[in-house]
Amino acid sequence: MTTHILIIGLGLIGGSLAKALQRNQDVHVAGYDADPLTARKAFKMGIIHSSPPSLEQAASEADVIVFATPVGATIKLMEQSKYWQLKDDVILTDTGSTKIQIMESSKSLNHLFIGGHPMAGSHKSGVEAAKEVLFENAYYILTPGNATDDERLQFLKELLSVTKAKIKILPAEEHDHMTAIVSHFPHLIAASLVHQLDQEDKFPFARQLAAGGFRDTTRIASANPEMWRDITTQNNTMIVQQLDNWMEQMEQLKQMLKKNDPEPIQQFFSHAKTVRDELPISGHGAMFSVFDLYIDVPDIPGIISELTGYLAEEEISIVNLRILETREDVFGILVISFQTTEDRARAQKCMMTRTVYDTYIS
Ligand SMILES: NC(=O)C1=CN([C@@H]2O[C@H](COP(=O)(O)OP(=O)(O)OC[C@H]3O[C@@H](n4cnc5c(N)ncnc54)[C@H](O)[C@@H]3O)[C@@H](O)[C@H]2O)C=CC1
Ligand SMILES: O=C(O)C(=O)Cc1ccc(O)cc1
Repeated sequence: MTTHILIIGLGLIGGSLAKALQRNQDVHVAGYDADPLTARKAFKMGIIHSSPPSLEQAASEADVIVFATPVGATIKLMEQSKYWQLKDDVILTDTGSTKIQIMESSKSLNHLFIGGHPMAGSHKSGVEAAKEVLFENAYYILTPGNATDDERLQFLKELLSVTKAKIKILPAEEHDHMTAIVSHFPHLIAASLVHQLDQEDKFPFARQLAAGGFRDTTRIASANPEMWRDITTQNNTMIVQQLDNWMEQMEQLKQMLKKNDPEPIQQFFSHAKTVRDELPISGHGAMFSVFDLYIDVPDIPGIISELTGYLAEEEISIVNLRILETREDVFGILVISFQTTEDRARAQKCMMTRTVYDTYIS
């Protein structure tokens, strides 16, 4: 029997999920977006099987409804859904980055709601950025709350298993506490660093110097501001707690820096390095599914097209490509990003066999 899935919100996450869910046998994935152009584009790109004109009508035919909208819009849509004529055994779920307020809202619904959060994404948004493999190896958190329908929870887990994400059940409070630390608060810090650069008016050339480390640390500041406004207002209490901890830590750091004793300063960096180096990498809680390969390349015309040409010949897809301008000698570092570790391993092998350049994985 065909499972009818309706995805509401066809941006980065809704689009990626729609595409991945099509891997299931016997599913029909319908997609709806407040922006009709987005829905049309998703249909043309093959991300959804159909683009129904009426949300209510599509909802009434669905076995599973996924809210993949910014979390503020999700709460409003959940409210509206009370007035839709839904199937009795429909499963409602979402993809939002916050869970406490969403689970609170779900209490007034007449149908089963299982919270969800695929913890992979990027600073990009919109249907154009959607990709089928986005969730591979990432954690996909489910927060069933008080919903005790094991059969339908199991059904949803099986449906989502085609994303190749690692599904984990958590209480909403734990989810919001941990995401405040590893995702929401770091986002505010990234944005603050960019503000700090923006306020520099003595030497405006500083922007030109903002390469490497600054770009890496602040990449997420390029994400969708409306999405992050909603996340920040919903997980406000946990984020403010993190800010309190941070300010306390910064005060200690300031005292240490004022003393300017090299030993504790080195220890400060050393401890951070140890913890950072021991963080689980891809396949163990990766937040973003891109895998970088570093290649030492000489500064000769045509080198990039030569190397990407080899990858194209071996049908290895590239997600991104950049040059680190950190060296002043005749070599530079070309960084090519791939969607999966398998693609990166193939690319490394390709470079090793077809070129003389050294490759690294950091
Ligand atoms: N961007 C990321 O890296 C991640 C985002 N999330 C969460 O997933 C959700 C979606 O995020 P993205 O896909 O990145 O956003 P996005 O901005 O790429 O897409 C959101 C889509 O929802 C549509 N939309 C907005 N309000 C709507 C409404 N009332 N009815 C129907 N469609 C509506 C927009 O037109 C847009 O196409 C958010 O709740 C976000 O917190 C979760 C994991 C990662
Ligand atoms: O781009 C990045 O690094 C992210 O952190 C993506 C992201 C954004 C929001 C989430 O709820 C989960 C992941």
